[in-house]
Amino acid sequence: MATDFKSIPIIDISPLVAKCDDPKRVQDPDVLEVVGQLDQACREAGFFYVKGHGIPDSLIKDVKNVSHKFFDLPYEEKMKIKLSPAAGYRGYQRIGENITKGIPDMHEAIDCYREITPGMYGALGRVIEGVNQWPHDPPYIKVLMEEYISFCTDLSRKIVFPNTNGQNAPENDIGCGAHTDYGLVTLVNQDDGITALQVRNQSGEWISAPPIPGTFVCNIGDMLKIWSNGIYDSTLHRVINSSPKYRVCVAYFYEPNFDAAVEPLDVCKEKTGGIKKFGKAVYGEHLASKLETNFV
Ligand SMILES: N=C(N)NCCCC[C@H](N)C(=O)O
Ligand SMILES: O=C(O)CCC(=O)C(=O)O
Ligand SMILES: [Fe+2]
Repeated sequence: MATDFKSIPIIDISPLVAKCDDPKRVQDPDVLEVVGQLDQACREAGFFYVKGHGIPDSLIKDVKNVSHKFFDLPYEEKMKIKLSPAAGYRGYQRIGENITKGIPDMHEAIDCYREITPGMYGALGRVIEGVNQWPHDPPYIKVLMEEYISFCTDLSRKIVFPNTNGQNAPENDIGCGAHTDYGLVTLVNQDDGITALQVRNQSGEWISAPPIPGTFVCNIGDMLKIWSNGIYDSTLHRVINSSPKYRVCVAYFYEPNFDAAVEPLDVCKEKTGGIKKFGKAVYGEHLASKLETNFV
């Protein structure tokens, strides 16, 4: 359970980024300071901003610009890469297609995942088999996004691994209803100038996470809650864009492998009274259950 946090901390992770390949990093005081800050943020809010992350600012801007270009296209053009169960839930979803707690979300999106060849994970993987559906227009979107994904994967590894040691709006303005994310950690790259993402604290207040240039908003997913035996929680969040402007968010989800069996780590169990609070979860089953109910 998140605490009664009123704001979301900003953490400069540059020491961690600089020393990530140094075998002696675990003794480095600057690295330990960052790890301590991450640990505290994960316990208190499950949400934090990171700066000093090393991903080029130009790339962070370019992926948002190319997303605006795609979503500006006519509906018929976007539907050429329509998401479907047969496409492994990859591709374009129209406004109102994704459902959260029974209510259609007022957002449109392109979803993509690591590509899964037929049979790669046997029966377990069937729901997610497929290749990503990239727009044909703008043509450079695939290369740009793949470069971005590769940077985000490296950054998420750096963040996760040391650590495991509003205002009311009408219903149709809810871009995305209250939910937790499914994996380990999410990196949110949102448009400047619009405050829409909100995070729920223990008292049930919604705390805004406005865009801060040069940072990512990071939040914990359901699998990190299990690994940490509940020391960290996956915090509820939602998106309400009350501004008249169209907003894009390029969200990167760092997740376990599809066939990974996730259970509380011994080191975390010891810190929480020796009792395992969660059973084993196969990540692919968790993801599949979400995908199969998100688009009914
Ligand atoms: N582009 C995507 N897929 N992001 C939005 C996820 C929305 C939450 C989901 N309906 C749930 O209830 O978990
Ligand atoms: O739009 C945002 O800022 C966050 C979106 C989100 O929570 C999600 O896609 O899981
Ligand atoms: Fe989310």
